[in-house]
Amino acid sequence: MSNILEFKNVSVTRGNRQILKDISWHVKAKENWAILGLNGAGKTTLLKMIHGDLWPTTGSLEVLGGLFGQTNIPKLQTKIGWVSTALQDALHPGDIVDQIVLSGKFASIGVYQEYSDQDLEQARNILKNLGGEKLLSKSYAVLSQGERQLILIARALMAKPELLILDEPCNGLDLFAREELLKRIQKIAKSPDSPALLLVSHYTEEILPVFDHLLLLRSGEIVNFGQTKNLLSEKSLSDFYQKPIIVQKIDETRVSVYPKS
Ligand SMILES: Nc1ncnc2c1ncn2[C@@H]1O[C@H](COP(=O)(O)OP(=O)(O)OP(=O)(O)O)[C@@H](O)[C@H]1O
Repeated sequence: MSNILEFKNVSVTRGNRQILKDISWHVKAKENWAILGLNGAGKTTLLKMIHGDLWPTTGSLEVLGGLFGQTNIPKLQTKIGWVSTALQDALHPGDIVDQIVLSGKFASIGVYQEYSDQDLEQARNILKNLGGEKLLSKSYAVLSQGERQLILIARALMAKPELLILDEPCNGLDLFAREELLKRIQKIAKSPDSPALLLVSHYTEEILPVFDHLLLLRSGEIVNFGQTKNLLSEKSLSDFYQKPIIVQKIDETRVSVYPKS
């Protein structure tokens, strides 16, 4: 099987500014990656490129075996799920949860296409498997932020993606809602038919053990990548942030990090 992602010397330039610089990185099947980077590091630009919304200015990029320039981008996009709070704003608040999950099958906002009872059943089952049974039949407008994120994940899974991008999925969640959502994400990752997961976050606490690989992005450049357990150290993170960092263990695998005062 080909790699999930294959970046070879990819750069993106806007005006006279290089937003991404000489990115060479690959993601193999069965790997789940987290990406850390300060504001403006180029994470969103990287994700947009993976989703085919933006093309490399130079270099070559292969996503799910499709080489940019040769592959059909709309078809590729059907294989990629993208969960972000930005998508929440695009949804119709009055829509019923079941329909929102179902709309993932058609990658549409709202359901205008014909669908079968089986499709609807599948949408409901996905949400149930994620622990969202009590949300069925509710209006999206009444849901909490954490519940909304869960619906977006269920919606993304409806299209059976091969790659699921989680773009700051815990944004705006309280402490407990965040743990709840992380548990669901962990469950997805552990299921045998899980898509490859790509998580963007500002917080190391959100990097669950299933995110076995980590990419450190600074000012459009890769500073380091590799196994998460090797990179979440004070030395590696202080080098990355270019400031002294304290790493505090939460448990065997998760850590919190703070700037040393
Ligand atoms: N179309 C564009 N034209 C010019 N500059 C751009 C364009 N798109 C992004 N940038 C700049 O590129 C840099 C990287 O932006 P990007 O949104 O990818 O960062 P990010 O890591 O996602 O940041 P954040 O964590 O704040 O969301 C920023 O400085 C941004 O202003």
